Formats: sequence, structure tokens, C-alpha cells
Amino acid sequence: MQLLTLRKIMTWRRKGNSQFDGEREEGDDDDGGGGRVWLSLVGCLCFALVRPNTVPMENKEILLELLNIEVEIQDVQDQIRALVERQDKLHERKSELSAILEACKESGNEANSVASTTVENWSGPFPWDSEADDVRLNIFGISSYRANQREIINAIMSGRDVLVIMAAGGGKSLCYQLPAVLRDGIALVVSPLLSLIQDQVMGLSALSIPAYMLTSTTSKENEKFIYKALEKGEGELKILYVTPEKISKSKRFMSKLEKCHHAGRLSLISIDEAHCCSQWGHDFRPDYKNLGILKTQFPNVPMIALTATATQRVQNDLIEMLHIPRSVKFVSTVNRPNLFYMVREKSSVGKVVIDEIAEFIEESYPNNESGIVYCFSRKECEQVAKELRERGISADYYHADMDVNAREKVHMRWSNSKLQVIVGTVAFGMGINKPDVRFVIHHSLSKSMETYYQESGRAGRDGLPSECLLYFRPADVPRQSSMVFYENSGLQNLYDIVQYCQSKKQCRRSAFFRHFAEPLQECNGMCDSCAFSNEVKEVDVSGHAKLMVSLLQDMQANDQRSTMLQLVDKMKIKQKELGSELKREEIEQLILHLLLERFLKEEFQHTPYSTNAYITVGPLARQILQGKKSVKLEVYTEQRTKGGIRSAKRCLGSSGLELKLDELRKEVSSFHGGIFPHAVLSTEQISLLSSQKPNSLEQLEKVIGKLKTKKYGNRILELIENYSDSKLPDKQGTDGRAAKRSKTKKTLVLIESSEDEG
Ligand SMILES: Nc1ncnc2c1ncn2[C@@H]1O[C@H](COP(=O)(O)OP(=O)(O)OP(=O)(O)O)[C@@H](O)[C@H]1O
Ligand SMILES: [Mg+2]
Repeated sequence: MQLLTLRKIMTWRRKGNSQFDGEREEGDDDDGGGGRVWLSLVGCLCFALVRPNTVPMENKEILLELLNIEVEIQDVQDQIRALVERQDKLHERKSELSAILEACKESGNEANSVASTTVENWSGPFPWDSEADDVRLNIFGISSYRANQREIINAIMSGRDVLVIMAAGGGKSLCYQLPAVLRDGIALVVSPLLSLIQDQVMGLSALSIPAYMLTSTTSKENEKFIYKALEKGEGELKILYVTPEKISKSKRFMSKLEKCHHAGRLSLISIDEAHCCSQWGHDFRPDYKNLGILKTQFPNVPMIALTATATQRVQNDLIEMLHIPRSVKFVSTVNRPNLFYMVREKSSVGKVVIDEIAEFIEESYPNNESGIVYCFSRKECEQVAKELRERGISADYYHADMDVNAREKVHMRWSNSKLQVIVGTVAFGMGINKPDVRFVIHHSLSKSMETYYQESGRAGRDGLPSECLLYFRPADVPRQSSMVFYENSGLQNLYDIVQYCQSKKQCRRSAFFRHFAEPLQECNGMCDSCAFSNEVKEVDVSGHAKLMVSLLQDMQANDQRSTMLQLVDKMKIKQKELGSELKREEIEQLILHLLLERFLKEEFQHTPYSTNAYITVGPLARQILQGKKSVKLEVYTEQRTKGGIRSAKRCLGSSGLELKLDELRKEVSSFHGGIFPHAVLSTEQISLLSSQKPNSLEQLEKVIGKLKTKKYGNRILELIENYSDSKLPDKQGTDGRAAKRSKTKKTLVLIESSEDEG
């Protein structure tokens, strides 16, 4: 008993003093004199044990009790620390929720002004309404506004500063591009990535809108043209894209901009991907910090800052950093109703996972519809791409370790729909502008809910049904945790997404609402939990949990550590004592459950080559040992249905005419060179054309607007006219791969439009 206590104390002190070997945890403060007291206590006890006869019996007992109390105090302190952390998180969440509730009260969940409490009506009518409608349809080819677009455009047109939080693919670009066309002068757009800027300029040029970019790749000739346009108002320039470095580093550019403003020709300033301003955002860019200068220099020019996600803290940061305290704020829902979310259990055999992914793509997307597969590491990316190719899928990899040209080439092939699947690391990120990505598959889990929302959100930016599939296995968690544990709230963020993956009953969509502190909305059967009524039962595993905790405690006392894998192996042997055996996967699931609940915790050790994650006893473990908490696991009672969006309700088949129109847009885009197929016709327009089958230029104009009708109208009408189901049987399977895959039928789900018919 005495020896055990001493060993326990030694373990505890080793942990407390581990700053010497770099392992000390934040918050593991020494208690000043406590160290000295401890030393003298242990010294006395050692003396008492070695020379039992020289220390009176009652003193020995007092010493032992003192040491026991020290251990208990340390336990209690651990628990307090865990509870305080939890309390902090709850406070943060509480204030976020209160802010949202406040905003809802003020504006009835619509646009609200930051500065004033009176709700302004931005729906109109306004003097520019009909001109705006004309530009929207006839230049942009967009038949109606989506939620908040009209109001945002009106606020900017009224000269106000605006902050826009709108989900990926919500249509933020139109919110500044349309006013840029309507207002006199030049609009300045700051965007963080060259590839994004190139896409935007290309898209606008295809619409005959004079857009240019001033970046490191701009030719001397174009630079001269741009500077002349800024300085003297010569030449046609409507929208100028720059990277933030231009603002912070080029005095020449700023002086030309100054002249442009002085002459009254700076029409608006747009800050795209504005979350990059904030250190609390997910993609902080130091040069974005200096953009506040724009409002200081050009106070009367309306500024619009746009981002897909921003917590309350990031929003406040943006307003402060960009100096737009009186901005009108438009917050749209984070909900992406067209995305079907699902999580699948990932086999521990790599080949099986690839087989499943390949089968999913072949069955659901036989017509080469675009997709992304996200992987954890560069090596994994290359391997997965290779194995998908071996299974007949056109796939290539993309990661940060590649030569820039090679990377760009892969991106372009994919953007032009010449490559079906891009297999990327997180490096394949913000620059993705392809609207018709039909599926995003995660080969391993992301590091947080926020990252998963961003990455999966690259699917279905055109508003059409798309799928987000995550392959999850507990063994992937330590790989991520050993990367993120040193980040601000890195582990907690990771555990949030682990919770998302572990859950077998809860609506996936509701997890996003909770994470982004938004009121719940209907899922409409658009996630696996809601679509398939799985039989899930709860199994009481309190005995196993207790066994696991005491196993770890013994190991710690013996100065041993255990990885998740080793712990599973040990449990497999030990659990025989209980007479009820959990399967390997269930033990892994139990470990995660205990980690999430803080009964266990992860500790990390650095080696020269890697950081290893170990499972140890957590701050609340005592509750398990004392039997104060029962532990339950969710398990399936039957094999989960593998179906995704296709198995959900309300399906319809895609028509041969849609496929013909798809071929046409690809042909036209490669003929014109430099424009993407979706810039010729969007997938939504293809759908409309195939259902409405216009037979005159006038009818066509109503669907795709005058500009596109003028450019491509005759080809489209000719195709529709020639197309007839009897003359041209559905050639869905004419190309080699489609023929191979023709056994399955492509199906789509009808989504209720979130559009604001206008
Ligand atoms: N009112 C609309 N009706 C139909 N399509 C629209 C409408 N507004 C925008 N779109 C289309 O939606 C797609 C996504 O728009 P956009 O690129 O502006 O999204 P975003 O909000 O900037 O997304 P991200 O955060 O990913 O950059 C584009 O193809 C665009 O043409
Ligand atoms: Mg955008």
C-alpha cells in the first residue's frame, strides 16, 4: 500500500515536472512552494520506509495520509481545470447564441444593420431596379436572385458599406459584380489567390465585361493599360482584381488608385474571402490586415466584405479591421440544402476503402460528373489517385509538394471536366471555383467541423444536388490529433468532428447548425441519419470502460504508455475477465467516447521524426472508477444501407438532352479556349433548357439572357431541334466509360428552391 502510494506520487510528480523534457502541459502550473513541500514529504516517507525503526509509527501514518491528500488534491485540480475549460467554452457559446438571438429579434432573421436598430428595407423599389434586372438576366444570364442577393446589391447601390456572410456557392460574386457593372467607374476587388482571380477575370471576360487583374503575372502591356485607366480614365475597365499584397506593398498602385478616386472614378471596393483578415478565421493572411487603409483613404467609396463563414468574433474583427462600423450586415444561413451528408465506417484494409470509393463513383456518377477526394497526406493522395485509375476512374492528385505548373495543369484539366476526380490534400482549397462538383469524399476525417464544412462545401456550388461522404475510422484520429494538439483549441475542434462522425442517430445537418450557433432547420432527409431509419441500439459498456481506465492507471503507475492501437490489443486480452467481449471496432469506439467525455485524454511525445499520441487517464476518470457514470455505445443492429442521395425520396432521371447540352458546352468552351464549360452554360441552365425546350431565340433569351443567346443561341436551338427521343435514343452510354457503367442509372433529387423569385 505504501509502495503503491509512493509510485503513484512519483508518476504524478514526473508529469508535473515534465517541462524539463518539453512535455509539460499548458496549465500544469507548479504551486510555488508546493514542490518543496512535496520533496520534503517524499524525502521523509522514503526515510521512513528505508529506516522503519527510526520514525515513530504515528508520524509515518501522518506522512502517508499527507501524501494521499496531495494526490487527491492533484486529482481534484485536474477535474477543476477540465470543468473551467468546459465553462469557458460554454460561456463563449452562450454569448454567440445570445448575439444571434438578438440579431434575429432585430431583423426577423433577415438583413440587419450593425449601427442602427431600425431595420432598413433593402428589397426596394429602387430607381435602378429595372436596369439591375436587365443586367442580371441579359449579361449574367441569371434568371432570378437568390436569397439576400437583391438586398445586398441595393445596399451597395445606395452607397452603404456591407458585410456579407453567405454560404459557399451562395452567389456572393454577383453581389459586387452586378453593382460594378451598374455604377460608373472602376470597381476594385481584393481577392487572396491568383487562381481565384484568374477564374473570375476569365468568367467576366466571357460575359464581355471589361475585367482585368493586376498581379505578378500581369503583362507590361496590360499593366500600362490598367494604370492609364486608373489615372486618366482612358480605355474600358470596369472591374480590377488585385491581391492584398498590391495594396500593402505597391506605392505606385496606391497613388494611381488615389488619382482614380480623386477623379470620382472609384465605384466600389470589394474584399472577397474577407475572413482572411482575422486571426480567428480559418485562413488568416497577414496582408489582409492592412486593408483598413482602403476605407481610411477612400471613406466615401462603398465597401463590401464577403465571406462564407464567420463566427461572431470574426465578424467583429472584420468590421473593426476594415473600418466599416456602420456597415449593413447580411447573414445568410450556413445551411446547404442541396448537399447530402453521410459518414461511412472505413475499413482498416486500404484496398477495401478504395474499392468502395470507386464503386460509389461508378454507380452514382457514370457520366464523368466532377468530384474531389480529400486525403490526409501527400503520399496517400498519390496512392489513392493511382488506385482509382487502376479501377477505371479518371483521377489525378494535387498537393503542395508538386511543381506549380504540374499542379496548375491538373487543376485546369479538372476545371475543364477533362479529369473526373481530383485527389487532394487540404492544399486543394480556397481557389476552387468549379460550380458543378457533384461529390466530395473524405478518405480521412478533417481536423475540425469548420474545415469539413469548407471542404465538403465545395460540392454543389451551383445549387444542384450533390453528395458529401466521409470515411471514418477511429485509428485516423491520433494521426490528426498529433498534428493539431498545439493549435489554439486544436484538440477540442478535432473532437467536435469526431463526435459528428461517431454519432449514428443524430442528423448530420443539425451538427452544423449547432456548431455555427444557428437555429435548427429541416434536413428534409438529406443526410444518412435522416434518410435511412437505421436500427441503432445502445449497449451498456460501463464495465469495459472501468476496466480500460484501471488498465491505463496501472500502466501509468508502471511508467508505461499506450497508443490507441496498443490499448485495443490489451483490452482484447483483458476483457475476457468480464465475460462479455467487444469487437475491435467497438473498443476503438469506446476509447473515442471516453476521450470525448474527458474520462481519458491524449498525451503527445515528440521523436526526431514524428509526434506520437498516447492515451492516458483523463481528468474525469475517477467518475468511471467510482461507478458514478454509466457508459453507453451506439451500435447498429443491422448492416447500414449504403445508399446516398439516390436512395432518398423524390428522384428523377436525367435526360439525354441534358447530356447532349453538356457535350455542347464542353465543345464550345474548348473551341473558345480559356473559358470553362460552366461559363458557357451552367448546369442549372442545362436543366431548364432540357425541361422547357425553347424553340426560338426570343424564348431562349428568357432562359439564358441576351448575351449568351447571341453567342451560343443558334447552336443550342439546333441541338434542341435535332434532339428527339425517337430519332436519337438516349446515348447515355456512348462513350467507353459510360458504356461500361451503363448498368446504373443516374438520378437526381429535386430540391426546393431557396430562391427569392424576383
Ligand atoms: N441567382 C442565381 N441564380 C443561379 N445561379 C447563381 C445565382 N447567383 C450565383 N449563381 C451561380 O452560383 C455559383 C456560385 O456563385 P459564386 O461563385 O458567386 O459563389 P460564392 O458565394 O462566391 O461561393 P464561394 O464562397 O465558394 O466563393 C456560380 O456558378 C454562379 O454563377
Ligand atoms: Mg466566392
